[in-house]
This record gives sequence, C-alpha cells and structure tokens, in this order.
Amino acid sequence: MDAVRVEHVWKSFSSREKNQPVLADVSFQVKKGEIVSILGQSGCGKSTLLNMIGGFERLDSGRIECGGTAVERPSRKCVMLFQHYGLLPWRSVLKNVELALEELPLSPAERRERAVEYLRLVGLEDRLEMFPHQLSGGMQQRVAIARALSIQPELILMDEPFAALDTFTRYHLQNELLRIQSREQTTIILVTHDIDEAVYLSDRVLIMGAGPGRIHREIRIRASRPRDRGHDEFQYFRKLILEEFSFNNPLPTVEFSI
Ligand SMILES: Nc1ncnc2c1ncn2[C@@H]1O[C@H](COP(=O)(O)OP(=O)(O)OP(=O)(O)O)[C@@H](O)[C@H]1O
Repeated sequence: MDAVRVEHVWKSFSSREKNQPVLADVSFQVKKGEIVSILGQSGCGKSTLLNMIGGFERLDSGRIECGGTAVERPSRKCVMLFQHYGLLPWRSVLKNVELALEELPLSPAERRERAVEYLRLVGLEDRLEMFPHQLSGGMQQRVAIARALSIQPELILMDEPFAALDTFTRYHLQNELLRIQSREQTTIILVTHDIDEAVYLSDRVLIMGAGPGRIHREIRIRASRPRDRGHDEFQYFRKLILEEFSFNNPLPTVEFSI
C-alpha cells in the first residue's frame, strides 16, 4: 500500500483583487519507507503542497490520503519539520522532546525514556538539561529531528530542514537522518532548493514547474547507497536535474550587435 497518495489536487488562493491558481492537477504516490524530494523554483507551490499533505491547508479539489485515510486535518501519523527548529526556548532539550509525547498514552517515566532514546540517536544524550540558546543551530535541528521521530510517525514532511545550516553540519545531519530513517523505515517527503541534498537523500525527485505548480518530471535516483557526492553516478543525476532547470550551458547573452 502507498504511504501517501496525492490525487488530482488543485489549489488556488483568493484575495479581493484576484484568484491565484497555485497548484494544478498534482498527482503522485509515495511508498512506505521511501524518501521523495520536491524541487522547484521559488513560489511554485511546494510548501502549499506539503501543508496540504500535513492537513494544515485545505484542497480546492482532489484527494490526499495518508496510510489509506483521507487527510482532513493534522494528525499524529504525520509530523512536519521546518528550517527554523520550532523549539520552545524556555524548555530544556529533554522537555522539548517530552512535550511532543504528552498526548501519547505513556507514563511520565516512559515518556522520559522515549525522549532520551531519540536524543541518544541524534547524539545529544549529554545535553538533556541544556536550553536551545545554549546549542548550535545543527544541535537545535537535531533536537527537532529527535522530537519528530520520537512520536514514531508514519510520515515526516520536511520543508527545507537543513537550509539554515552550514555545509558540513548539513552533510552530517543528512547522514544522521538516513541512518535513523533506515532503522525506522519512516516515509519522508522533503521540500528543498538544494539539488545535492535531493540527490543524496532521495529515492525519487519530483520536479515542479510554476504558474500554476505542476509536477512535470519524476527522476528516480538509481544510485547505490551510501551515496558518494564525488562519484560519477551522483554527478550524472545532479546534471540531469540541473538540465531540467536549464542551469547547464546557459545561452550566451549578446552584449553588442554591430
Ligand atoms: N496563505 C496564502 N494566501 C495567499 N497566497 C498564498 C498563501 N500561501 C502561499 N501563497 C502563494 O502561493 C504561491 C506558492 O507559495 P508556496 O509557499 O507554496 O511556494 P514555494 O514553492 O514553497 O516557495 P518557496 O520555495 O519560495 O518557499 C506563492 O505565490 C504564494 O504567494
């Protein structure tokens, strides 16, 4: 069974002056345990699509299913991870993760145990009592990842989760995410602007075009894991995606005509 089904989804936003079509007839499926990235230029509707899958935004028409059930509102089956970690500054690392578990049927001791287990997975077991402002950006995002995973969701939606981090921290966290994802077999849909990130993490990349947003190509990344960013295979997929956006070999601009 598909973990996520997006079927013929249309969406527009209306203001007093006009009706702006944002998504037109978007359909795709994601299998359980798959990592799918959505790439597209700014404003093509990627975040809107992610918000609709998460149940935060209504569709105009079409249907979205998560785990075989129509998505009508946010649910615990699916968590969202953003670029800005969304931690509560007045709660310790441990308490931030425990907070996410409060609605689950766990005793306080079990809640603590689960939070510590996931913080250990992201290498933060020695920072439990620290507050977010005492951590680096990469560590704060690790807390957010631990918090998202600790709920043991069926689906994680990520909206440019590593965009605010420096390259080395980003690479490190991408590896950690893959390691944990393969253990938990969590399904991930990731919105990113970073072509390398999409090739490194994904089983498939969906390329969106704008005006209104549509998926105009799907690229299956048939590269073995763990992936090597310097390998020809990696460069092949990178180039394929760059060509989709016409970033390779741009036409020379004529400066003077005589
Ligand atoms: N709540 C809203 N009300 C009105 N228009 C909106 C709303 N949310 C998004 N839009 C518009 O919908 C379009 C798509 O926005 P969206 O944020 O989904 O794009 P995006 O592809 O994620 O962009 P970016 O890559 O820059 O984050 C934009 O033109 C945006 O202005």
